[in-house]
Amino acid sequence: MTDTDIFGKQVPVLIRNVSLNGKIQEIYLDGTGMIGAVGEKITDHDAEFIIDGDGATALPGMINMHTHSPMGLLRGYSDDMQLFEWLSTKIWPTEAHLTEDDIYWGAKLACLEMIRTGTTTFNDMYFKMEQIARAVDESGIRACLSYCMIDGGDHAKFESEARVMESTVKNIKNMNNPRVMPGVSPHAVYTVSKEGLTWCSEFAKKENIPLHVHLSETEQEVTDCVAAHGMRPPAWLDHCGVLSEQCIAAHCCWLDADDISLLAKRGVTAVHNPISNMKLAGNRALPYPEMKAAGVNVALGTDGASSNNDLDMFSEMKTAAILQKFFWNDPTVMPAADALKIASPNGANALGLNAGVIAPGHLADLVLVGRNPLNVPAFNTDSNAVYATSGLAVSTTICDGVILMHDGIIPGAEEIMEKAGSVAFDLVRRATAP
Ligand SMILES: C[C@H]1O[C@@H](n2cnc3c(N)ncnc32)[C@H](O)[C@@H]1O
Ligand SMILES: [Zn+2]
Repeated sequence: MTDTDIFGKQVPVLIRNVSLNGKIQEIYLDGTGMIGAVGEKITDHDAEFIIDGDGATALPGMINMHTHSPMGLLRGYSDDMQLFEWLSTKIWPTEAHLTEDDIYWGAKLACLEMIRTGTTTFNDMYFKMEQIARAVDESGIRACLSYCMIDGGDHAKFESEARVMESTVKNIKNMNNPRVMPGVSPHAVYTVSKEGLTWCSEFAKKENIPLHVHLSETEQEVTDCVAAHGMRPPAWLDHCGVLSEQCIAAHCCWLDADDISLLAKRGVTAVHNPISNMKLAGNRALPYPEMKAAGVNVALGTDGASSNNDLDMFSEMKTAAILQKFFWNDPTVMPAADALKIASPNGANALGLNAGVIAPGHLADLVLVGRNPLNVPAFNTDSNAVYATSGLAVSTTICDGVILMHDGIIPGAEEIMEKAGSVAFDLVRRATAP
């Protein structure tokens, strides 16, 4: 039975008897949201709680670098379609009916799912971000939240979208919660005008915050961009000033050698979304071997839960590693250590967070994978974490030094599932009413 006092507080905690980097160690959280010490025996501490890990594996919390958190409301609503048809006939018409309450409960469900499956930070692109910010604030996890601009080439729409972008960033900054960070997001080259892309890049620079965009997800996107602008999508984004170290580009499937060198030169972070790409059959995998060789920072994301259909970064790591091997016909591509790197520290780098590493002086964002049949034997805990673990094997999730889940228990989980399930049915009923 878990002591309910353990949840929701930033107090000193000692975690004993966990496997970290292949050794049984102790981890001390200093009560200010940071890791205070790591070692075989920590004696100098003021712990208010002591957690016995019972041999659990400790890992940095997963960082989901591309998602649309409220889309869990549409999990299983529409599957097995072509990307553009899926967006234009199913997803966008339903999203047009989303209320603030829907977005809030969708984001609450996503935060719950992420805490349950070991994610402590996510990079989100959606609408009505203040509602998502409220859910993130209450849930205790960390997020970078970007309003998604879609202007469809219409100047008046661009103007109104730019005003929403400005107020969203202002409102999120005004929350003064270091766990809730604002970003800027033009949806993609096929949905945002040149003026929209240029404005977003200038605004992100002025505010000094990340810019989150979809890039080269399908072959159609590339051929249409070349037909419209005489340039492939990365060159077109660069022409509009979008590519920089602040830029986080999701998908990056259809890239050629010039595209890769351009992304490397500009310091862009590319996000691999293997499950969504395979489910929507984009027919290309992010060119990880070439991108790694070129020095591109590659991170990992699930995409929304209506094209995945979950937010489990452990299954995403496994899929990334096995897709890369299969697609490039080379089992040495993306070893387990690389999968762990793209799933946490590389995302932390892109967001400018001192996270992704369990060491003193880093943010206390970490998870424990409890002892279970999948981590026996422990020849190689990295290998087990990537190739033999599901997010549901995570037993404890800690973000900012606060325990959000312990022994699989998350206070308030039942109410969130109940409410999110009912708003989802109500949304689809409204959206499909004659
Ligand atoms: C933020 C916006 O992005 C849309 N969206 C969700 N999944 C994808 C995808 N794979 N590619 C492009 N857009 C997507 C959402 O449905 C929302 O409209
Ligand atoms: Zn996406």
